[in-house]
Amino acid sequence: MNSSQDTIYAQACENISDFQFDEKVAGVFNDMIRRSVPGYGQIIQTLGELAHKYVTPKSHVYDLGCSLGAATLSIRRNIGSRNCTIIAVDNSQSMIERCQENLGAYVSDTPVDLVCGDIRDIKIENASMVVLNFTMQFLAPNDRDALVNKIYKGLKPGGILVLSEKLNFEDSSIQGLLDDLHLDFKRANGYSELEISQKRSSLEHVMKPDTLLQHEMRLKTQGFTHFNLWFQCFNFASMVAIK
Ligand SMILES: C[S@@+](CC[C@H](N)C(=O)[O-])C[C@H]1O[C@@H](n2cnc3c(N)ncnc32)[C@H](O)[C@@H]1O
Ligand SMILES: O=C(O)C(=O)C[C@]1(C(=O)O)C=C[C@@H](O)C=C1
Repeated sequence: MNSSQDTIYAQACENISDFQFDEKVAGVFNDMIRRSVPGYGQIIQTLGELAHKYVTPKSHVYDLGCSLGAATLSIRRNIGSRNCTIIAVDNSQSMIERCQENLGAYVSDTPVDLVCGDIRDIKIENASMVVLNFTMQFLAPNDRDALVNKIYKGLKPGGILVLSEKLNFEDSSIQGLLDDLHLDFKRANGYSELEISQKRSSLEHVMKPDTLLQHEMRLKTQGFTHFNLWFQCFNFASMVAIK
């Protein structure tokens, strides 16, 4: 997947506007997410492995907040000949256009319905796998229970939800430590102090992480009986919940 280098926050800006998944971000997103989220590549690869294990014949797979299609591509590579459909949804037109190009670069017998729309509005049915890879943190906190409820109802018995998120921590010492380690990860990937602080300001009102306990409580309240973390690096994690 080609992408230009992310230099969006490299120049000092007087008024930092709220982060948006617009044309500028879509054009550098592959580079941005790999340099910002520790373990992103590992998570994308594992989504393919989970798909191989959990996706059942003639079922639907949902990639909610699909961006450029990295998760969809990984899943599609691993579920050949099962007569499934992947429904990939994003409400950013710029992401959807690039996603379409990325999907078109590979041959596959699994169709992808690419939907430009809000994940709160789409129907979920006959699903054996649902992926929310760093998307729920951008949804208004009050809308999260209803989304998980809809996913639970749309999953077949034995179906899997994979939920990857940045986490918050109740313990301020742990929050500080894991935040620092994340900032060091960004520095090691070439982001300057200016880029780091300007991006942090732009995300402040837009990205609202929950704690691990909040996620666990929400998933269990909405019906999931099996829940665990399968991956964590610093303050980024990926969880699984099975119906
Ligand atoms: C951090 S990115 C997801 C990365 C992607 N899942 C991946 O694995 O590469 C979050 C995406 O969710 C989308 N998004 C945020 N809120 C949304 C909503 N309510 N409905 C649909 N898409 C949404 C954004 O446009 C953005 O592309
Ligand atoms: O916390 C950060 O600095 C991030 O950049 C995180 C994060 C994410 O978790 O989705 C935020 C926005 C971009 O989508 C890429 C990464």
